[in-house]
Amino acid sequence: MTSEDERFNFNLSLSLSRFFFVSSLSHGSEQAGSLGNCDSFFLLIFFFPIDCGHSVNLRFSIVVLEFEFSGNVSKPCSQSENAIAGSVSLSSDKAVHELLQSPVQSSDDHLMEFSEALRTVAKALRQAAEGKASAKAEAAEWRRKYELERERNLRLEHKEQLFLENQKDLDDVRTDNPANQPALSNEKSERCCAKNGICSHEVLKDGRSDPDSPTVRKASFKLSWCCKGEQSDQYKHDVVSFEKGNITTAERSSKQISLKWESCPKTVLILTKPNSVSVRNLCTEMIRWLREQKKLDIYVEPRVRGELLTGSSYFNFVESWKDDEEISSLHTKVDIVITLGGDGTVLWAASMFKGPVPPIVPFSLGSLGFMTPFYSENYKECLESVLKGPISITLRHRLICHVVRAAAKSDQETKDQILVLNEVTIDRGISSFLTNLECYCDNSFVTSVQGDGLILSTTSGSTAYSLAAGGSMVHPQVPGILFTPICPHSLSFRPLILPEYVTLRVQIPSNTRSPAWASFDGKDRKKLEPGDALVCSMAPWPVPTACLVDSTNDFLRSIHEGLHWNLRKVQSFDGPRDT
Ligand SMILES: NC(=O)c1ccc[n+]([C@@H]2O[C@H](COP(=O)([O-])OP(=O)(O)OC[C@H]3O[C@@H](n4cnc5c(N)ncnc54)[C@H](O)[C@@H]3O)[C@@H](O)[C@H]2O)c1
Ligand SMILES: Nc1ncnc2c1ncn2[C@@H]1O[C@H](COP(=O)(O)OP(=O)(O)OP(=O)(O)O)[C@@H](O)[C@H]1O
Repeated sequence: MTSEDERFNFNLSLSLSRFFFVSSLSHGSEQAGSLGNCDSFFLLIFFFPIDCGHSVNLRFSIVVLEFEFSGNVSKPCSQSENAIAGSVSLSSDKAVHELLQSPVQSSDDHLMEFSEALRTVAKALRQAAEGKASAKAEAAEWRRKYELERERNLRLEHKEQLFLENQKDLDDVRTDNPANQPALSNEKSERCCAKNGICSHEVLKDGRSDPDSPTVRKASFKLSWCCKGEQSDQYKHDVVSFEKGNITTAERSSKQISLKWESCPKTVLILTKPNSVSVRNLCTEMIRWLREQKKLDIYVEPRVRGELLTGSSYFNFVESWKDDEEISSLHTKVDIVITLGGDGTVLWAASMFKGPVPPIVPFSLGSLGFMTPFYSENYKECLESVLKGPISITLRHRLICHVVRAAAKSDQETKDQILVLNEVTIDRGISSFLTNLECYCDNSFVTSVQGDGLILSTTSGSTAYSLAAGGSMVHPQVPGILFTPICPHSLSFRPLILPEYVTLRVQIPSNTRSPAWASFDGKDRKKLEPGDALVCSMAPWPVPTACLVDSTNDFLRSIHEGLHWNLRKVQSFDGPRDT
């Protein structure tokens, strides 16, 4: 060691920081034994609070003592990030000597180990800080969106109120048949959806149209929740309330929903099962009656319009559409959809609406008819009462499904979304191998399905394919998603019912033996290759179907009459008895 080497200047830096990151422990050791190659070293002291305080920001502190050697090798001392550094200079040779006695070189291994541990701590701290920052940014973004949405709704509400007032005056002048006029409340407050019930512009507003211009042609209606004849104009989004520290059930979610017209329905869309003579005849008769007696505008499918015009030019007034774009705006024109067929025709009707769906009145001209409570024989009385209102409706939830291809970087990358009223099925298709499907619920692993496949069903679909695969029958007004395996090769795989707010992901493992197939309400089969996934959650647009009596009565009648549920001969009374 030269005399120059001995002229060390020590900077003793004291760094105090709650969150600081030591990226590397600077400790020159290329030439062991030569202090001249040692730039600096750290001494770290961890302070842990003994008791975890009730505070998110009291964690632990680290004190760093940083020793810098500045002799013939003079390099700047690296500053720790966020460090509050105080420097103490030690210039005496004695002090230098004493410090040099510390086993700097011999503790290389320990320091390396210590440095590794510190890196891990630093990484964890960095991740925590980054996570917090991104959560803050996300919260700010949501707040901004909420404010925008609230402002927009307030504006819309104001316009709608003005519009409804004008509309009432117009309706009063225009109405030529007062018997058909639904009871309109004089109360101004009843016209405002923000106060009581949900108004149709909230349910059926067109996302693409200008929110500031209310849809002029649509009849407006209001939904209210009632129970056993008792009518309540109150509706609650929250089933549970939390006031003054007490949790209470605020509203029963499964109350019967009632639809009351606020202005007369003017436009009807009629959808029919193809290739049926009885359906075609009924459709022709119904169109005449609706036009002549009810003065309604009528839409049908292009196929049906062609058939009608082939029969008679009288049906020239019947309207239709040319392309998908016109179909996508149908919900802004149509007040009621009438279906003539079986459950398949209701599914067909629902599939035409990729967003909000107008109320559907389903007439039974099929064999089973779970969702078709109206009898075609007395269609006039049924339609009279529907057009007059109020009517009980079942809000049937739908599932929104996305196929996420293996190549997609995120779930959002896939634009195509498919809405199902019954179910989405992922099965083995024509393959003779077992399907292997990895299922996740809100990113938690649920299970691996090894069998013929899996059905993700709505509660409306619970009486369809899911029932056949052993799933429970569920009242259609219950919000939930049924998770029903198809022929699982396991003794213990029972079906599940999950809450409506979850997102399910069915992943085809990349090492699977064969692809899987997804089908949507029994249609649109799509191949799922290894690595692809199907993501599914509750859709924001339910399908409102008119009830003959009410949701519960119609449901019980359909499982009794349609499936002969629990039909058994009653046991005779003559025989052994308990005494
Ligand atoms: N093994 C099965 O039970 C099985 C197999 C395939 C498809 N399906 C069902 O068929 C549906 C498609 O119906 P479709 O009419 O287009 O095809 P389809 O003509 O093959 O009819 C299938 C049967 O399912 C009945 N059905 C449909 N929806 C129902 C519901 N919600 N509740 C009770 N029964 C219902 C129909 O009335 C019909 O009898 C699919 O969504 C699926 O649920 C069932
Ligand atoms: N308007 C339509 N256009 C094209 N296909 C339709 C239409 N309506 C119904 N379908 C299809 O026709 C098929 C049969 O319809 P639907 O279920 O209504 O009659 P069904 O089989 O006689 O009745 P059920 O299912 O009660 O026995 C279904 O697959 C359905 O998707």
